[in-house]
Amino acid sequence: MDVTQSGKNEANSTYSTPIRSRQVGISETTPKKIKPVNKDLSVPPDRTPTSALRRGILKPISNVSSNKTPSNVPSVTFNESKSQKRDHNSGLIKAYLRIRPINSEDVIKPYIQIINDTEVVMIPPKDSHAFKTCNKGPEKYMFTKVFDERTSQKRFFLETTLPLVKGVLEGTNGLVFAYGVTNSGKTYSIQGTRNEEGILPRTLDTIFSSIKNLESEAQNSSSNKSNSAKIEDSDALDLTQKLDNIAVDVDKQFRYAVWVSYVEIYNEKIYDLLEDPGSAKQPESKRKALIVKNDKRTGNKYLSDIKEVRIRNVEDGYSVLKQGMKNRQIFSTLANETSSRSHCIFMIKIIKIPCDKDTATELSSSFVVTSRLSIVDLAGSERTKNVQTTGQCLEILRANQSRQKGQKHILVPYRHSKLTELFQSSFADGESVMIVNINPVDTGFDENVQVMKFSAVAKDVCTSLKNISSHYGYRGTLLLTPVKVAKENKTCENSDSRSEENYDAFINMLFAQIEDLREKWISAETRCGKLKLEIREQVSDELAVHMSNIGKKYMDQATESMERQMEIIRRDTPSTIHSGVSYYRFSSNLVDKLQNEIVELENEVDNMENKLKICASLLNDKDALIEKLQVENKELEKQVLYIAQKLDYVDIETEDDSNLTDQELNAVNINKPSEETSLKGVENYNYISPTKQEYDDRVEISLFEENDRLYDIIEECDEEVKSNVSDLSMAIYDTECRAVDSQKRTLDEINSQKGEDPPRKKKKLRNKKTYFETEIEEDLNKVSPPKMKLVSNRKTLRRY
Ligand SMILES: Nc1ncnc2c1ncn2[C@@H]1O[C@H](COP(=O)(O)OP(=O)(O)OP(=O)(O)O)[C@@H](O)[C@H]1O
Repeated sequence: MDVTQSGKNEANSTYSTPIRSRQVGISETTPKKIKPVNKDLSVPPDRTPTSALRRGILKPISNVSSNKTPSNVPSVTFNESKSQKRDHNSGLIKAYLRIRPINSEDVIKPYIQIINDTEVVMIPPKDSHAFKTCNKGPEKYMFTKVFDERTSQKRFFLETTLPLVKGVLEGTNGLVFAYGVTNSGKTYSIQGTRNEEGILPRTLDTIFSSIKNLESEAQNSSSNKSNSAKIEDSDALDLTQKLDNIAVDVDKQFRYAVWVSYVEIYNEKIYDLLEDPGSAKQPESKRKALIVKNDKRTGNKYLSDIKEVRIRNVEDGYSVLKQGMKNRQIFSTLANETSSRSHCIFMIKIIKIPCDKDTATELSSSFVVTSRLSIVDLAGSERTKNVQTTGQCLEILRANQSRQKGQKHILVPYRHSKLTELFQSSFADGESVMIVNINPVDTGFDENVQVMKFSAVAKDVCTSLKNISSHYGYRGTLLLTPVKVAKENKTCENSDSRSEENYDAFINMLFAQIEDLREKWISAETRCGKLKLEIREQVSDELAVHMSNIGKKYMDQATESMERQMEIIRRDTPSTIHSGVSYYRFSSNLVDKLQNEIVELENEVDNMENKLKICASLLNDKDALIEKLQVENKELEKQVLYIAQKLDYVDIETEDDSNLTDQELNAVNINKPSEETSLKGVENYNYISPTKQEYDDRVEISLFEENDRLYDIIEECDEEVKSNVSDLSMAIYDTECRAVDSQKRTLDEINSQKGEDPPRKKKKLRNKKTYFETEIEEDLNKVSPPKMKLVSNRKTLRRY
């Protein structure tokens, strides 16, 4: 089956809609035929959206007929301008909507419904933002073509990308980008799965099938020698057996070389995915971003230092893809980034080298033609705002294309994002295809609405379909001879330079606006901050005043209540000391003082007791001595009496016993020797009898001597006891006086300090005083008996 060329097959399409006829640039181009090598590429009739509707997979809304635009549904379309109609060289950016199949477990009703092969209706669910805020009804969106969930990968490739592949082999730049929210099927459409290959492997397959036997023999037909990367092909898939080997007609006057490169745009930086991640693994080494440069000769953009790989078959290409994906994973892990937030761009560069008609040898000295097909898997649209910039660019492009004669050309802000900057030439002059992926039951209705609005804009943007050999702008690939380039660009030189000036002015104006807005924003932020600070200070001041008022109020109340209480205490207990605190301190001091005094007194009492003990023992000794002396005295007396009786000349006057106590009398009688005993004793004496006078004298002398001796002893003891007792009495007296004085002083002190004692305290002190007095009295009593005994002894002794 013949397949029509890019954007030019719609005239023969099975589906016709009222809007289709307005798509200038699609229907007016001459159809060309592309031959599949060995497969039938006819579209199965049961895979049309209308058939899907018939089967009830996607239901139309009640008031919408399957192939008619409902009158009450607002549609997002743009009027076709005269200039669009006239411009035979321009085409629209084709926007293909692909609806993902519904998972069997999904029970939610799809919010997108197909009307016909170019129109869908979005019905906002009740929980969506659109429904809640605007209470919007269904909205209609138009696309170049709508592919339902049953569309096969093969059919999708043939109807969307094959024309671009044909174009790139002819020398036209092409751009395919998949756009949609996360999980909508972008990667599925671009890469596909192992058994359901997507656009990319199929593109490679078509290219190699088409240039079979026409491959360039040149070892390195790219000028970018230093950056050609080598890819290991151990992981290569055997795709040739599975893929369809679709081939398109190519110019056999050329030899072809295919180079690929693979980059990602993350956070507005372009990174080479074929760069060896080994160096980036070192923590100190940073991943190097590629720089977008401007080729002054052509005005196109190119990526400086990008790595390109010459591939010779699909497997090579697939290996590069796999290698790049692997590196992307490594880089994102190293940088802790989410790989699905980056745009992945796989670029296929075709270099056409003319060859000699007769010899079929490559004419490398002649000009070569370079073209590029870029296949972009955009990050989830809800994850990056850069896609919005693409939207802006497309909108301005559309506005420019629909401008009336004499109207000013608005400059497109391509430089706003790396994505639009890089594909500036594709948007403006190349052929672009947008694949819009939609998950019809995904919860993100609002995000999907944005996708639809954006893609509806994109669809209406016309791009120039003129052949733009070497226009893509990769410096290393520009192999056109200067003469040819000059020739090619001559016609548009003047307008280009004017447009470049306008463009720069516009960019400068935009930058100035950004700067101005940033300044305004900063000043607004500063003012806001200042205001916040002022308000905060004001509030905190007010709060402080309020708090202090409250505090004062409570303090006053507390003081008042305390004073009242104090007054009550003062009134009820007038004798209480004025200040409870000082009274407490005073009492504590007093108690301490008294306790110290008690300890002192106890020590003194102990001393006295010791002294008394010594005195008592002395007195005991003295009593014993006296008793002994008395006994001896009596014995001597008896002996004297006895001797006198014996001698018979001694008239001894017996002592009158009337003054003697009974005890003393007994002692005398007991000790008086009996007559018998006395005589017996005398008989045994060898005795020289003295004269009576001698005897008397001798007795008297001995008695007196003895008496004197005893008297001396007694006197001595008496003196000693006297002195001890006197000492003791003095000590007791002193102690007593000191104790009384101390108590007196204490009481005086109490009286002087607090005026009148509280009765209880007074009583306590009085008790204490009484206790001391009693103790002293007892001590004194203990001392008294020896005193008395001493007196009696002395009396007894004096009698001698
Ligand atoms: N047309 C389809 N037919 C069958 N399966 C599909 C289709 N589209 C998507 N899928 C499946 O849906 C899942 C999500 O698709 P995919 O990974 O391509 O989404 P994505 O938009 O690329 O997501 P992300 O933005 O996260 O990369 C995958 O399992 C994929 O195989």
